[in-house]
Amino acid sequence: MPNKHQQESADLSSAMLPMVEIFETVEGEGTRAGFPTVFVRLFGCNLRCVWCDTKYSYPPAEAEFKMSIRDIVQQVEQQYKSAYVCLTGGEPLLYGKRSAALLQALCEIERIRDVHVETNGAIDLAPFLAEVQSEKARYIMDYKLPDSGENGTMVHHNFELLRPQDEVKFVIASDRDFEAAVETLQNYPTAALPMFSPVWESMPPDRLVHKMLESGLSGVKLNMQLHKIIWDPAKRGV
Ligand SMILES: Nc1nc2[nH]cc(C(=O)O)c2c(=O)[nH]1
Ligand code: SF4
Ligand SMILES: [Mg+2]
Repeated sequence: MPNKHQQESADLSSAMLPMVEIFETVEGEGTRAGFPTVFVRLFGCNLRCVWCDTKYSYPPAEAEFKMSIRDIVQQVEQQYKSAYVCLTGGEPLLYGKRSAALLQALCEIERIRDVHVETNGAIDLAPFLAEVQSEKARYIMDYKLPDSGENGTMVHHNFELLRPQDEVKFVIASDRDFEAAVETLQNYPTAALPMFSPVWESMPPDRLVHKMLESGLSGVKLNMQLHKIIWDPAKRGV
């Protein structure tokens, strides 16, 4: 007998999701940077960050195509070899039970070791942590700082829900952002690994490293976007 969660996921397997792209490359960010990874990029986002690098993933751009959960899983399973999946967007958790069912189904692929979700900090993670029953599912939560223009949308109770296998990413554009990131970590303790990423145009990486060392942030990891070093930063599908 399938359990309740498997039954629910099975029921949603023909549900459709708006898509941007599915591709395979190396993960450019976070603790799994460098591992061959299949990227599943859903269309749609509830935020509009000033420095967003995936503006093609929400209106006025349109979804490139629609796909059922079953077909997404089949493509990841049959067309690629990577053991890692990055579920991204846009905001991949925008679709509630459909997003949870997709995450659960990707985790159930035998070859897959890890499915990490790039979520934007404006989605309550509690229902996903409750519904998705797999050790393979991990959350990489962005915390949007003031220069993103979206700081007011952050769901702060996510910090206490995140686990040691999860990550919190702060994209830092300015000294003001840096100070806000340090303050946020002090105010909202979390078991997740904190990571600081520089916005290339306004926070040169060496300046960010200097500030991290100066502030004694020994538990924070510098997070550089490998794919923007390897390929043209504007290139898609890498
Ligand atoms: N190589 C590569 N690594 C990534 N990590 C997170 C990405 C994203 O767009 O969410 C991304 C991406 O677009 N490409
Ligand atoms: S949350 Fe991500 S996809 Fe959405 S606007 Fe911000 S950077 Fe872009
Ligand atoms: Mg990207």
